Amino acid sequence: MNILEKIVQHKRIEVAEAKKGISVDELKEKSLFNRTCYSLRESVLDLDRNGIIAEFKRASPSKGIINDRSDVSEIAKAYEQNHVSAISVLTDSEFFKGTLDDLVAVREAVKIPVLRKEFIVDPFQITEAKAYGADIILLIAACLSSKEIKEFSAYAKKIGLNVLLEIHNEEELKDNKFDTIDAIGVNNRNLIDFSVSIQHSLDLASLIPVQYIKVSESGISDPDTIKLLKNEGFQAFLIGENFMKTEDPAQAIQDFVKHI
Ligand SMILES: O=P(O)(O)OC[C@@H](O)[C@@H](O)c1c[nH]c2ccccc12
Repeated sequence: MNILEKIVQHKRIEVAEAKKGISVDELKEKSLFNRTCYSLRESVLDLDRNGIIAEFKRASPSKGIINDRSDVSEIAKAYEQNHVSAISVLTDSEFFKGTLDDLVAVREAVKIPVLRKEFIVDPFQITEAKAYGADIILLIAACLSSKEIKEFSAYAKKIGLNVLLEIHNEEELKDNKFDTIDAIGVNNRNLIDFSVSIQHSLDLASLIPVQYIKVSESGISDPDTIKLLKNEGFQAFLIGENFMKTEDPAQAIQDFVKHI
């Protein structure tokens, strides 16, 4: 079994457990569920913002612990002060050491779109995302059928969330061009062997229809890469490790944005 299959298998068990603890109706009664979400598109197109989707990431299956010292609210505020377009929060605990509490903390700390970075395999997690403060959900094409992507994205839109679809290749793009998707992200990291290449983004850029916000994800560590990706039409850039692995992520984002 590859790592992605392991994560998804574990996720299905976790979701079954979570469902025993709370019902969809109870999730919908939570105060954060009843809220108008910030628009990812508006934030990315806002000229006062820089297109970065900055991620709070404690650990990953490829790197192990990245940062277990930083305070989630402080980092979120530092990201916002440095004009990022959105903040991504890992909520997977088993492989990334994140929690839904992290998501709530970020929601309470900032007034920009927040992405629940999660392996979504069940609509329950979409209701949960809204109930715990997210504005955006991630759907990973490698984990879902085209039918699921269509249905899950329609449900997310229905409850007012923005949808980011993550793809790795042309096939996944071709099969999933739904109008319930707001943004398409090309993951430069292969989720099976963890190899990273910006070339994935460069190769797929021109194939992504203009109706979608174009996002390049993972392995971005050099401001010059942002310039290159912008030239190819990318509007948003998902960056985690480059900030989180430093002694002072708040300082790291400040230094980075000076050069883009
Ligand atoms: O830390 P990086 O290399 O800057 O990458 C951030 C983000 O793109 C990455 O965490 C990610 C992209 N897609 C995912 C799906 C699940 C978990 C994590 C991810």
